[in-house]
Amino acid sequence: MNNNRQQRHKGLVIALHANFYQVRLCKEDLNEELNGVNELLCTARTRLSQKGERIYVGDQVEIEAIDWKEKRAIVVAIAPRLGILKRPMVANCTKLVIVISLMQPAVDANQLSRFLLSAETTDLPIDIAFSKSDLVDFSLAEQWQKRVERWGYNSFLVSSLNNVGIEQLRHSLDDSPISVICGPSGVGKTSLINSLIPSLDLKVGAVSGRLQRGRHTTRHVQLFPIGNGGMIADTPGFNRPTLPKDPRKLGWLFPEIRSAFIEKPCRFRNCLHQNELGCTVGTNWDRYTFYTQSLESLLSPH
Ligand SMILES: Nc1nc2c(ncn2[C@@H]2O[C@H](COP(=O)(O)OP(=O)(O)OP(=O)(O)O)[C@@H](O)[C@H]2O)c(=O)[nH]1
Ligand SMILES: [Zn+2]
Repeated sequence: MNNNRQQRHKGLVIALHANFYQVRLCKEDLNEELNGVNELLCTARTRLSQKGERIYVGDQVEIEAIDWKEKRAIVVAIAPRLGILKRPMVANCTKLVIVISLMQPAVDANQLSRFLLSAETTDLPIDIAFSKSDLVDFSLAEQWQKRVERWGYNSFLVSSLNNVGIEQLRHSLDDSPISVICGPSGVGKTSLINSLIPSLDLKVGAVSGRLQRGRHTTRHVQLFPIGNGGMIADTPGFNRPTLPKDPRKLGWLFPEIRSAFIEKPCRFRNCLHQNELGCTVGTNWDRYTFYTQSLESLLSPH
């Protein structure tokens, strides 16, 4: 038996496969002589499963009983979480990047806003990546950047085809241990992840033989290292916005309203910013109509 077997190691759950957890060993642990093994397929210790403790992608875990040869181990503890993203289920997420294509399909301001609202309910920092920048004039791309800046968002112009803006996007994720990419279907999320991680196919290929799982055949969440110490999640879904039930909370999901309100609060605490007396948010802002429509859908749900 390998004498490393009883040692505890720390790792990050990067994917779930039926009853197995794919765990990537922590960087410090990787410095040890581990025969080049950096990922293990783990089961959960019975006591953990009995207590009903679920393990999510993004969880920091401790593992024991490591079999380096078979690349197997047992998860014995889960570190306290910063939080859990619901759709997709990712623990300890630190940033959301919403990908929206400038063309094919063209940007739809309301669709983008629905994604932003959904993202805002998580309380995480949000950036926008305008993809397929190779398909439009720079001036149009720039207009969109300026527009969302007025909404309160930082954005990037990227093209996976021409490898434009990829390094800037990567750099923006430097301080985020776990970033989640989301956005509508077909905007180029997968292409973007491939651009961020040129070696991805190689790495994924290495595990897929063992797990009988190809990158494009799975719709489960998986975390990939993006070369700055951080991880990025490729996510399915996240298409329908989750609005708060309380209409009075809707305003907090709009940075424009937040900043107006913080500068000078409306006269009434329960102001819905619909031109009421003493409202400091006003009606003269780009997403006012979108805000009003979202509010109406909350006030009179079907
Ligand atoms: N011109 C251009 N096309 C792109 C770019 N990125 C992706 N595409 C194309 O857009 C289409 C969709 O790309 P994907 O990367 O599969 O998009 P996705 O967002 O992952 O799509 P789903 O998996 O359906 O969610 C493909 O035909 C890509 O070749 C880009 O930067 N420029
Ligand atoms: Zn108001």
